[in-house]
Amino acid sequence: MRIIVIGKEGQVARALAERAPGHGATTVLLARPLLDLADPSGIEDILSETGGDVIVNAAAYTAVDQAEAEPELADAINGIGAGAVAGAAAAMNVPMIQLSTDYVFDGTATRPYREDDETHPLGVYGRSKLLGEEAVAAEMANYAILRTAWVYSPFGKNFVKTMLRLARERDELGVVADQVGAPTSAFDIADGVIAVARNLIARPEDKGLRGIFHMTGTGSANWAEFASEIFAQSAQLGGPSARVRPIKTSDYPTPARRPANSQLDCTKLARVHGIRLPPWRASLEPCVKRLLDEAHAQETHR
Ligand SMILES: NC(=O)C1=CN([C@@H]2O[C@H](COP(=O)(O)OP(=O)(O)OC[C@H]3O[C@@H](n4cnc5c(N)ncnc54)[C@H](OP(=O)(O)O)[C@@H]3O)[C@@H](O)[C@H]2O)C=CC1
Ligand SMILES: Cc1cn([C@H]2C[C@H](O)[C@@H](COP(=O)(O)OP(=O)(O)O[C@H]3O[C@@H](C)C(=O)[C@@H](O)[C@H]3O)O2)c(=O)[nH]c1=O
Ligand SMILES: [Mg+2]
Repeated sequence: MRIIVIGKEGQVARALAERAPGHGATTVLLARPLLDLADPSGIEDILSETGGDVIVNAAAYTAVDQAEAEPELADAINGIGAGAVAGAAAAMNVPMIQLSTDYVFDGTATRPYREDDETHPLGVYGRSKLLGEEAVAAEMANYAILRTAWVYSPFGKNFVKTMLRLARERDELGVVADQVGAPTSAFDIADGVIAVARNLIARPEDKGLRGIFHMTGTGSANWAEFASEIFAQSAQLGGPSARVRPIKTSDYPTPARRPANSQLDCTKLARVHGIRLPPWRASLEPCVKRLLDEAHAQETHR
């Protein structure tokens, strides 16, 4: 299986590149300036020249707060750009996997969100990702939209890296405790994406495998609990840690509003695709270890 990945340096793109060989798959990573989602004109040519069995769009405008000041750019990349990729996939007659987010919901539900629950994004980023879902579905039917959440990895920018960095500078951190979700390893997403891709390719006529699916780590936590677990694991390995002071969202003002309940019900993915991601704490461990090893190697190198 040859997987065309849009994105190169992003968390999920890099995890896909690392994981694919172990699944007997190869990846071709396409990124700016060659492929720019904000400039859809050349996308179809580049994708069809590249050629592959499936297209995974792992690129997006993901700066949640910054998006509030750049709504047109977020919509262009996450909405129109995703639709252009789907148009190319349709022309190439290959399936497309689109990553989406818990932030399409407003977080007022009193249970984990299911795929057909009503969407209502609170901010520009979530709205632009919802536009992307709609744009993909408008182009063709041969897609899986995988909504995930709270992604972390040794790569790029994410909450785990932020917490470890701040712990080197401070003894105590205030972290919001009234937003609950499921931390999700980019490596687990990569494994899930590859398994979904295999299913789509193996059963081209199976409509049940297509559509929207929720895919997050198993279990749940609020951000303060997530931070505490990061520090517990880091301390265990001799890395930095800090005391976590649970605070309210109102004590941590940000440009974008975030859902209070980000939990996604992942039973459809398990039932239909036979995929269930590991418990989030188990997947966090190798990530924390790798980050500490990398930091240590850098210090030794200096
Ligand atoms: N991070 C998270 O917590 C979550 C992410 N998701 C979704 O998962 C997917 C992957 O996220 P993640 O790996 O964390 O993302 P990252 O922010 O780590 O990476 C995003 C990638 O998109 C690329 N990109 C941005 N703009 C463009 C553009 N105009 N044209 C081409 N490429 C572009 C960036 O390239 P460059 O390196 O050049 O900037 C970057 O490599 C996204 O769809 C995201 O919305 C869903 C839920 C949670
Ligand atoms: C750094 C920091 C953050 N926070 C809060 C702010 C926020 O509510 C929460 C997480 O902060 P972040 O900026 O990492 O979160 P954010 O960028 O909103 O993460 C989101 O990214 C997009 C791409 C998604 O799709 C979502 O699933 C989600 O992962 O923690 C604190 O309370 N204290 C702190 O010291
Ligand atoms: Mg962020």
